[in-house]
Order: sequence, then structure tokens, then C-alpha cells
Amino acid sequence: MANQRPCAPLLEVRDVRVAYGKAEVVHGISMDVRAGEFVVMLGRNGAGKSSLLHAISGLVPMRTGTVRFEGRDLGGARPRDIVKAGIIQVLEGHRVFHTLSVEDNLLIGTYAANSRGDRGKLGRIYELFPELAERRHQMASRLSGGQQQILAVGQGLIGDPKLLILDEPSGGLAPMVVDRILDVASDLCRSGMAILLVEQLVEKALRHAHYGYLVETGRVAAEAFVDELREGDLLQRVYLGGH
Ligand SMILES: Nc1ncnc2c1ncn2[C@@H]1O[C@H](COP(=O)(O)OP(=O)(O)OP(=O)(O)O)[C@@H](O)[C@H]1O
Repeated sequence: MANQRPCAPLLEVRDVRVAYGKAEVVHGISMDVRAGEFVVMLGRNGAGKSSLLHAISGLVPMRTGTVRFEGRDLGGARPRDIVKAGIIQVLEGHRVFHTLSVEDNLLIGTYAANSRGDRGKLGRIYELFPELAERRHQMASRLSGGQQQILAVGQGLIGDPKLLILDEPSGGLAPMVVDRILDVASDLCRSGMAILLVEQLVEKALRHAHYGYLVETGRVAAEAFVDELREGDLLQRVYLGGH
């Protein structure tokens, strides 16, 4: 993609603040994901990235600010309505149902979205992730950590999101797993799905994303196209705290 962001706004986050009790951890973040974009949010542990994602997905309340999706205000919407609007978040830490089979875990993803129990959608996920097809009848507990993470992504994708949010898919797993997930995410992005990624493996994230936001202690310290982010000393400043 040339250095021009697509015009059509998909997700518009404006001046969002998030607090846990009295402790505010997101201090007024504004950001966009445009149609067909792959956006990455980078920043040190504890910078507030997951809290912002959770506010977008309706999992934690916003103190102030607005989130609009396809022009619709999502303020106060329930998580399930946000999923139905087309935003699906794959939570940090491959949260799948250990006592269910791979296939049943995927089918649960269809219940979360608009397509209750639609088995027809399984085929597409198995095409994207043949490792899940091979293990479709295995209990999720028997999968490796990496396979569980892939299952969690499949569970999100089966709901046909317009925007897929990935919160640290690496999660301490083998770098190869992250490559698999980010490669699939890039392909989906090319076919029109927007991606919002939080990832600590900075190089890998920058290789796939078009545009990035650097978050420092609850604020956006910088935003730019990824090649610009790579060139300056911004990344170093955010991660190492230099000036
Ligand atoms: N449920 C919670 N209750 C209280 N404080 C929380 C809660 N969740 C996160 N925090 C705090 O909010 C701050 C921001 O955390 P958050 O997880 O949003 O950051 P992050 O940038 O996603 O970092 P990480 O990569 O470590 O998840 C941290 O100080 C964290 O301890």
C-alpha cells in the first residue's frame, strides 16, 4: 500500500479514557482503522494497549470518549452487539474451551456472531488452518500452546469479522506460530478484512502492518506508516525510554 491511508473510516476511536477504579490507564487515545487496513499498536507492557482494545470490544467501560464503527456510535453497547456489528477480538492468552473438541470450539465462534451453529463456515477455517482440520475431533486441551492460539484465531474468524483485533498473538509462543497467524491475517486483509494488532514482536508486526500507533503510558506518542516508524528513533524511545 502506498503511503496514503484509505479514506473510508471503519473504526474511529476518539479521546477514550479507561480507568480501573480511580486509576486511569488510558488517558484520551484517538486512533482510526480504515477499511482494508492492517494497523498495529505498539508500546511497552502496561502502556494501556489491552485496556483500549477491551474498551473497543465493550469488555471494560470507557470513562469518556467515543468509539464509532462504520459511522455507528458503539458507546455503551454490549460485547455481543459489538461482535454482531463486526468487531471480533481474539483475547490475549489463547482462551479456548479445553474440554471441547477443536470443531466445537470453532462452532462456538459461530454462536458469538450472527451465524449460529453454521457448520458451512468450518470449511473455510480448515482451509486457512489445515492443522485444525487434522485435529478437528481432538480435545482442545491436547493441542500445543501454538495450536490453541491458532484455534482461538479460527474461533474469531469463523464469525466473519469486518475488523479482527488480535491482542498479542505471540503470547510467549514459538515465533513460527506468530508468522502463521500474521501471514493469514495479511491475506485476509488483502481480501478486505481490517486488522488491528497489538504485538510485542515489533519486527514481525511491522512487517505485516501498514500503519502504526506507538502508545506510551496511556497516550499515543506517535503515529505513522510503518516504514516511517522504522526509520526514526521513535521505536527506540518508546521501548527503551530514551529521548
Ligand atoms: N483489570 C484490571 N484491574 C486493574 N488494573 C488493571 C487491569 N487490567 C490492566 N490493569 C492495569 O492497567 C495498566 C495498563 O494495562 P494494559 O494491560 O492495558 O497494558 P498493555 O499495554 O496491554 O500491556 P501488556 O502488554 O502487559 O498487556 C497496567 O498498569 C495494568 O496493571
